Amino acid sequence: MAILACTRPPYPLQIFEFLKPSTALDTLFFPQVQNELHRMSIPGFGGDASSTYSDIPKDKIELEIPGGSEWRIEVPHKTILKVKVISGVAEIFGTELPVNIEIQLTGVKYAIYSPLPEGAKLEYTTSQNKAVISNESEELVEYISEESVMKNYINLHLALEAMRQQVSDNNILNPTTLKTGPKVLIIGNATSGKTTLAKILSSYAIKSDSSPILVNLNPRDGVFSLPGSITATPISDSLDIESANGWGFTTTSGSLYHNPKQPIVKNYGFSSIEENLDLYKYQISKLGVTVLSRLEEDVNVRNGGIIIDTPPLSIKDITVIENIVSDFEVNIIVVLGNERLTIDLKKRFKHKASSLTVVKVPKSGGVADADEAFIRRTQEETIKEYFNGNSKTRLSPFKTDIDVKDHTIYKCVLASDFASSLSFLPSGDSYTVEDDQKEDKDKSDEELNKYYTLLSEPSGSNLDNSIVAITQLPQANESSRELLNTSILGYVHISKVDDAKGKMKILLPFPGAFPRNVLISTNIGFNE
Ligand SMILES: Nc1ncnc2c1ncn2[C@@H]1O[C@H](COP(=O)(O)OP(=O)(O)OP(=O)(O)O)[C@@H](O)[C@H]1O
Repeated sequence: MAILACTRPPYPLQIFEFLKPSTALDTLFFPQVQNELHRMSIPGFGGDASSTYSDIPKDKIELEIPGGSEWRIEVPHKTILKVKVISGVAEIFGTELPVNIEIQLTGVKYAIYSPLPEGAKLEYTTSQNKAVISNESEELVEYISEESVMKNYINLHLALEAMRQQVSDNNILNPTTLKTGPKVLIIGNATSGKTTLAKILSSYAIKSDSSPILVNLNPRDGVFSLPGSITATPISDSLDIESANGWGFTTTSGSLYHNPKQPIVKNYGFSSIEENLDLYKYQISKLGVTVLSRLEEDVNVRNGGIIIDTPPLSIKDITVIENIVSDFEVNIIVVLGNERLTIDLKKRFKHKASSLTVVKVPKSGGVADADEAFIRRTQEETIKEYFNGNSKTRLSPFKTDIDVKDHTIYKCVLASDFASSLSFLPSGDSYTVEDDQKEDKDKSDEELNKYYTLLSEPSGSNLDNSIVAITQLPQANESSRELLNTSILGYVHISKVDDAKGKMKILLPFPGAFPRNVLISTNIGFNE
């Protein structure tokens, strides 16, 4: 393995120009290296010429995407788009589509990009998605755009890959002074394409045999987990573009079509970071600690580095940005299409200029606005898929009744509900463990009150139709500090609490005995 890593062809030296903050990324273009990237084999797909789908409808439409262009599609949840590559190379945000195998997309806004000069031929059909009752007015929107910014993103990937290669070589030659791959933070306004860039960089990293950790700090999305969580997931094989939010399944779901991913999950409990910013920052710091120690453990992951997706952040959120930079030891900030923010960040991080590079990449003109209804619908589909799977991957969720009295249940606290004692409590970033154990206990009790409150009377009124996190913490061992620091085993859905019988009706993603661990009820509602 080690020798193989050393013999990978080095990328052109000019790529290291990228490391100079003044370099315009657009000037770095290495068509040959880019083309090689796209002529590699597709992980996760067979590419069998005999299609597994024989019932291709007659109303299929053929389409040719010229090389370097992208076919932009907005598929409402009420519509299923079936699309098949007939020839050429086509990819969705870095994940290559198999030739002659139909894929099925619904409720997505995607671009199918043709990276090679010869272009790609596709055929597609649309049909109604009967699994969804929808009042969406929009129909399928589709058009070909020649203004793809994928080349800029590929250049960014190549620059990161060159750094990984350097790190990998160093780690083989100097095992006593191990280095870590690039730790990239993606920042930008709302709908600037941050998540899309995270997907592109992750997918290309896999193609180049790298395994970065993908960190999702946008609790609205639920990446390899449910909305309300922030996660870190080592990415070692392709993403599942057909899944609800285009990421894929986890090991919680069992053996699957695509290799499932194993995320580290911290519960935040809300969709928006404003709802309890201190809890959010606290969980980021804890996730940072876990991720950095994960990098220490595994050489492949260490070489791969980190790719961090974020919620919309501006210079007003500089404390959050500074926290992320220090918690994850970020050394590259990529700003999406916002010159002012790039300059402001360069100024703010001037003192770190030798170890932190801020670069701007263009925002894609294809990034599509999503209204609240679309976002909520995508969250619902993500939750449904977590328990039930999708048309390709059926899961076997497990319904059972459990006694309310057997479980300790906390609830995430809304910052606005926690008024009086806010002023003297520490914020997540300034937290340090005190030597004095008593003081530490008092401090963690105070912090806990700020973040979670014990549900002294769990009932239908506070638990019906809610998503509840199962912590890794056994009930018997719970302490404020441990509860604050625990990760999440998985999520369950409580559909109904029978107050008279003291029973909760729950849905688990997998069959088995319900663990007697501490539960945390989130603010994420869901109606089966
Ligand atoms: N080139 C493109 N063509 C078509 N759709 C695109 C393109 N790039 C991104 N999108 C879509 O636009 C939507 C918004 O993009 P994305 O989620 O990456 O933005 P974001 O900055 O992460 O958003 P938010 O601020 O809401 O987290 C997504 O549905 C994404 O799939």
